[in-house]
Amino acid sequence: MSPRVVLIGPPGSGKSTVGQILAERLGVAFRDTDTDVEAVAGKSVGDIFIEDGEERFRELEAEAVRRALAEHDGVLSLGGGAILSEATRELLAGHSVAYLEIGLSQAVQRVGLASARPLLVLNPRSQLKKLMDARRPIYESLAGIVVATDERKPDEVVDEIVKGLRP
Ligand SMILES: Nc1ncnc2c1ncn2[C@@H]1O[C@H](COP(=O)(O)OP(=O)(O)OP(=O)(O)O)[C@@H](O)[C@H]1O
Ligand SMILES: O=C(O)C1=C[C@@H](O)[C@@H](O)[C@H](O)C1
Ligand SMILES: [Mg+2]
Repeated sequence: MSPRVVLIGPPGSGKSTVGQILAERLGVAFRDTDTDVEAVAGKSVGDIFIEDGEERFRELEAEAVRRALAEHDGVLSLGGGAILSEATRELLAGHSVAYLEIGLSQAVQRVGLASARPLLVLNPRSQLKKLMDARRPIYESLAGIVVATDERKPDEVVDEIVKGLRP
């Protein structure tokens, strides 16, 4: 069993929003590894970062991704930083992966300046820029489909992903 498509990209690129619409369009289930991690830990991503630290979150995340890649056959959205794990990158090699691209100014607008995202609490714009610059080559190296999302509504992003999917 393998997901129909795995969505990757930085915070605000629309993995969760687009993923749900895409799953409906394809008539398959939607799954989000941030939600899976929260279910296992019994607390929010923000609380895991505060109480247990980012390293523990990344361990839980890598395990959630491994499980979802093996169990889920619908649309799977990963947390923005899931691709930082080497084990996850290796696992993704055999999957249909779509990278949702976004520019810095749109990303800042979408995540909001008072962000609930734990990595972006202090100075979201500069944190996002650093994170996006460091991860861009990784997202690109893993993706079979790349979709620019800046000038597109979620529905239009879904159209582009569907065009790129193997029949
Ligand atoms: N193509 C789009 N156009 C306009 N707004 C969008 C688009 N995609 C997502 N959004 C909005 O941007 C915000 C962030 O989207 P979303 O939560 O789906 O991002 P994400 O990639 O899942 O982020 P994270 O990595 O933090 O989980 C939401 O308010 C969503 O409605
Ligand atoms: O980009 C990231 O590193 C993150 C993105 C979110 O999806 C969450 O997984 C968490 O806030 C970390
Ligand atoms: Mg999300």
